[in-house]
Amino acid sequence: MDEFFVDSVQHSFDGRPVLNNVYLKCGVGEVVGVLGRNGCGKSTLLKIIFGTISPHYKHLRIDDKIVSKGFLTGEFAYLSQSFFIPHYLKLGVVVKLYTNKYQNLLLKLPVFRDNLNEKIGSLSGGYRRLAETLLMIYSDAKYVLLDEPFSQLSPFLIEEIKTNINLMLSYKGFVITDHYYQHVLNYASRTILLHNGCNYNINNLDDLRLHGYLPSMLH
Ligand SMILES: Nc1ncnc2c1ncn2[C@@H]1O[C@H](COP(=O)(O)OP(=O)(O)OP(=O)(O)O)[C@@H](O)[C@H]1O
Repeated sequence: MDEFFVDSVQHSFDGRPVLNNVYLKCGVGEVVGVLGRNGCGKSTLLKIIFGTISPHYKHLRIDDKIVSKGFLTGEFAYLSQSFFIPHYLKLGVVVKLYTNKYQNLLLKLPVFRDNLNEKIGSLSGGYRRLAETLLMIYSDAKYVLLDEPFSQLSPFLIEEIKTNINLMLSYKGFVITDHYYQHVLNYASRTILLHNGCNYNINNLDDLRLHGYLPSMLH
């Protein structure tokens, strides 16, 4: 079965509960959206799946195998909220470091094709974010966890990210957190909301109002 799931996720920081019995599933061909107010634990959940936070409890299965940390399997890529590739590396070098199987596809995209000799730090903030996101989308990983891939990006670049995810969707599953809730809701195959440490299935804006993510007067 080409999917991963994590359930019974429980985690506290300094005795303060953040996640309490959270469940998330994502299969190849799916984009799963994760919404939630600031500080509700979206990044924590992605880091727990990836393996850089060890929670108090979780049960993680990838393709029917129980695993302790996602990154140890080589099947996960994780885009953090902040820039993570050293600014002095040239795009031509970065492509070789982060991609293999899908490298040729990535090299056809203008931000890489036209800037191979440029340092990634010389790109504008939005294009640097786009480049890092595309590197995760075209990595070898089967499951790609994207923490706020749309923030800082103009509508044109947001569409470029969606287009490239669509191109890889038959090979991969994607989990996306973002505060651009309309983009997430309209684009994801399924969306969950993290609230009070638990997860709720979300189908429309009314569900987001019901669980207090949206003020009741906002459309
Ligand atoms: N290393 C840490 N030590 C202590 N508390 C932490 C740590 N990391 C996160 N937290 C706390 O855990 C809670 C969840 O943080 P997290 O970054 O997962 O939220 P988020 O939903 O991703 O928020 P945002 O939408 O603002 O990015 C917050 O209250 C945060 O302050």
